[in-house]
Amino acid sequence: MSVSTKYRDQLSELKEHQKLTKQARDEHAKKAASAIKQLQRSAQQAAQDLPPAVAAVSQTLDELEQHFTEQAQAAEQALRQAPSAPDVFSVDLNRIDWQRHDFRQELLATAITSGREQLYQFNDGEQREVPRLSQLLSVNRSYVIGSHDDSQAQAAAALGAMHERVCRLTAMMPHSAKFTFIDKQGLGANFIYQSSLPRTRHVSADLQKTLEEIMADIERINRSFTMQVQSLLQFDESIRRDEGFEFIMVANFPEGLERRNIEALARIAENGPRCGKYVFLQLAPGASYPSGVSLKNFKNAVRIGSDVLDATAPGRGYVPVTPPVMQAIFDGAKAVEKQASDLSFDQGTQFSNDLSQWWQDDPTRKVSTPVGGSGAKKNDLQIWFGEGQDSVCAHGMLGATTGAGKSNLYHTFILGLACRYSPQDLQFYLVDGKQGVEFDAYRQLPHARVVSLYTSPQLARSVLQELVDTMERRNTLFTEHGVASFAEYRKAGEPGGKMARLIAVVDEYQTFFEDDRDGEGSELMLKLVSQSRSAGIHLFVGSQRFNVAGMQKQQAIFGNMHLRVGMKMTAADITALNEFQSGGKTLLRACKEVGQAVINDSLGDDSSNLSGRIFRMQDETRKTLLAQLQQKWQQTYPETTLEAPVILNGSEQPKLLENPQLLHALKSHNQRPDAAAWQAFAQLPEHLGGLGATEWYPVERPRAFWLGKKPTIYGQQALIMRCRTAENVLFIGDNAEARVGMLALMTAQLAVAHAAAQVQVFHFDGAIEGSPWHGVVHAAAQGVGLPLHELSDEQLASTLTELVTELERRRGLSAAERAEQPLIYVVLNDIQRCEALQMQEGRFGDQQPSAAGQQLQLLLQKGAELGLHLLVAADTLRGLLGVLEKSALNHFRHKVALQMTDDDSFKLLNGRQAAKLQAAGPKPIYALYVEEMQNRQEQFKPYAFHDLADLQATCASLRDALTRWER
Ligand SMILES: Nc1ncnc2c1ncn2[C@@H]1O[C@H](COP(=O)(O)OP(=O)(O)OP(=O)(O)O)[C@@H](O)[C@H]1O
Repeated sequence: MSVSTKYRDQLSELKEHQKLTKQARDEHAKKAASAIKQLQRSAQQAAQDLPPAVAAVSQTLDELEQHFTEQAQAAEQALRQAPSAPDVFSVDLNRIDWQRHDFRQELLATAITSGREQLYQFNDGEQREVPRLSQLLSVNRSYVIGSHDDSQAQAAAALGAMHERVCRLTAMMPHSAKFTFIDKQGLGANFIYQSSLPRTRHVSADLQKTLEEIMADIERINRSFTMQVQSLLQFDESIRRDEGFEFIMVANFPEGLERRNIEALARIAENGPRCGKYVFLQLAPGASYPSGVSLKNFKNAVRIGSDVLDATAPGRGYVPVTPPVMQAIFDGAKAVEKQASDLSFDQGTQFSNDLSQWWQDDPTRKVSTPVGGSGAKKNDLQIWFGEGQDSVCAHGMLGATTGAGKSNLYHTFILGLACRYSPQDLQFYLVDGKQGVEFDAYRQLPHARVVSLYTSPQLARSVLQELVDTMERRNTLFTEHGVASFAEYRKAGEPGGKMARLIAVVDEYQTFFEDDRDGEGSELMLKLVSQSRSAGIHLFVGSQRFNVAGMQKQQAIFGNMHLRVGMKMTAADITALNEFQSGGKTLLRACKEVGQAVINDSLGDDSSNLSGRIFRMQDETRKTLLAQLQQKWQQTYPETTLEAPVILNGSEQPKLLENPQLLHALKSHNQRPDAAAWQAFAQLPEHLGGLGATEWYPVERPRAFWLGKKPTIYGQQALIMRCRTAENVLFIGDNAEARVGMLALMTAQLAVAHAAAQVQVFHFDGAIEGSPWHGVVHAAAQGVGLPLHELSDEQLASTLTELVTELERRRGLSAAERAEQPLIYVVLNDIQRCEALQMQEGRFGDQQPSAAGQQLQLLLQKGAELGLHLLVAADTLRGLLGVLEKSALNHFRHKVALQMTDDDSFKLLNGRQAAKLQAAGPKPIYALYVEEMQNRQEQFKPYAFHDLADLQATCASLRDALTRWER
């Protein structure tokens, strides 16, 4: 029972008691008087025979008198002890200490103090005054204060009563009372306090526009009613608060109003109360109406009459609120935070604490989860993908301005589904935009296949490409098994292996179309959205607005995005959008608070709009759910280790030990793979952890080295070396971290490619001693236990001569014998600093290679076919050309270029591509892999050297992994 009702009941009980006591006393007194008369008559007749009887009667009378007096005193006593009204009901708001009032409490104004009444006059003359309560929110009424016949003074009192009502409503409902002040004649002077109030509606200069907005709100609220819920008061509390009760206060009615304004106000007065909108008119004295309208238009109006307005009469009227008190009330209401009105996640997933109920839903036809509640129900806002009874929902999009609650919606959606479907039935690709790390937490989600953070445009497009590839692989599988779709494949018992529905959630999806002159992103998206539903693949993309810059073929793409979710957006964006019809747009305009959303699963058609509030996903809840999901996985599939998702991070350099291809090669072989095993690994597609290399002929003794990460989901930057002409590698560019990092890790990977006995490694380190780059290659080789012949500058020349001799020897061998020879690698770090190789002045003043330089060029030219390869690093082209002739560049089949000058890039690659690598900033470091013979150029993120400890740790792990092969 509300405080107001309880209080009212108490008062009426007391009044009733008082009335009964008085009645009983009067009645008894009357009876006694007539009894006395009769007795007297009888007594006279009976002369003096009966004096004892008279005495007895008079004693009884005394007793009765005493009894009634006691009763009356008890009643008075009780009245004096009757409770005084709660703050917001008290007649005089000025008497309340508003500093101490608890504004967090909401008291719905179903009853409100509308004046005062005298209840009782005590014997000692004291008068007890109590508030007069009248109904407000629960009745279909509008209110008229004052009269057109009033004097100016009375009109002022009426306005004062209106202000008092504003104060009282604010104090009663600080969170859900909203005001619209209309003061055409006074130009706002009658409501100077309106900016101090927490919630007011802006009144446009064109009043009609504002009134139409209110009517549109009424229409919208009416639409959210159901058979069970037919007034705002019956709404779920959290949603009702969002909506709020609106009081439209009109001063000096109808001065300054046009006929259409009055008609609109009358419609609001009549239809508003059910939807929480109430009209109060303060009547201007002696006003005249535009023709055709009058106060009679307000059919449900009740008058707040002259007795209430007579503020001064004791025992009657309202008490005007003084300006400081008004300010105190408004300040108090403004200061309290909007009370938590969230719908929590477990209102939609009631079983969220009972793990045994998780993963029970069947994804065959569709996947769906509640994400929030409309007014009438707590969990009827759903997001689903797949095929319904007579509709489909293939893909979805979300438009929301920053801070509207977009991330929260993603979390609610992802975890809602993750609780309902097992990771074997549903999996996610989670892609954050360029600046985003929202999905970072989902590294631990058993359902996550790919988590991509700080995603670059190129990487984002490659996610689309991967989804298209997956779709095509699925379609091929369906054909093999004679089924047409994901649903049929599942119904057939998944004959070709388990298959989950895939949902790609992409935040800031405009990334697909950035730097995309060829329109590849749009093509891929169109292909995916128009074909992937039957393969059980769905896309859910979000951005600040639905249509984003750079997108082509928008109409065709959006024609497949059945699901549209709109949250708070700018008015201009709402007006411009075509993804919702007019009803949907009206609902969107009402999404003014975080978490409010409109969901439509029929391409925006107005018949399918649902609006409400999204469940709030607290960080704590999210963490708990993720931990529980892991636990559930372990319980359900104790034998299967959880396959870690592919993590892509656009802002970091990749790590060798996170390379799934290398890990796959290491883990899937118990001993060093032979030529056939390497070939099988090489031919395995990248998405299955293989190299995806088509050309791999054992006769060429091919081997793979990884240099970094390609900007695709599964792609790793691999370099395949073979015993073929010019199979040498040049690392060139200014960035020493990347240059030496790749060179060192490539050296370390020699231990993966070859058993120690089958390889010889020579190393010259030109990096300045004492610099961080000196000794890095050495440390890497040592770390993996690879023997290294360290060469000083002086030793280099003689070693090169020996190697030339070795080549001569090998040339004399049969092909079969050659294949048995160990492979030789000569690793030259910072070659530009090698004294022995510096160009010398020729006879005609021209630059000629030194004797050692000539040997080197010979090895570059002839070595690779015979199993001798050079891995060379130089900081600039100019430095390199100080030790080698330009023509020698042709002997590097593999070039890895880092950021360099325009000039160097042109000379090396005939284009500016290597000069633009770091155009967007120094981090992350990019490199360009150039494969001359196949004319391939690929940009990638190279492994980089951070510090020695990090490198040693990497090499130690690699060595550990390799010991399994050597046993
Ligand atoms: N449905 C909701 N109910 C209550 N509070 C919410 C709801 N959704 C979000 N919030 C709160 O609003 C704030 C912003 O939410 P969120 O981060 O989801 O917004 P966003 O639109 O993703 O913002 P941005 O674009 O800046 O990342 C958070 O503090 C969040 O807790």
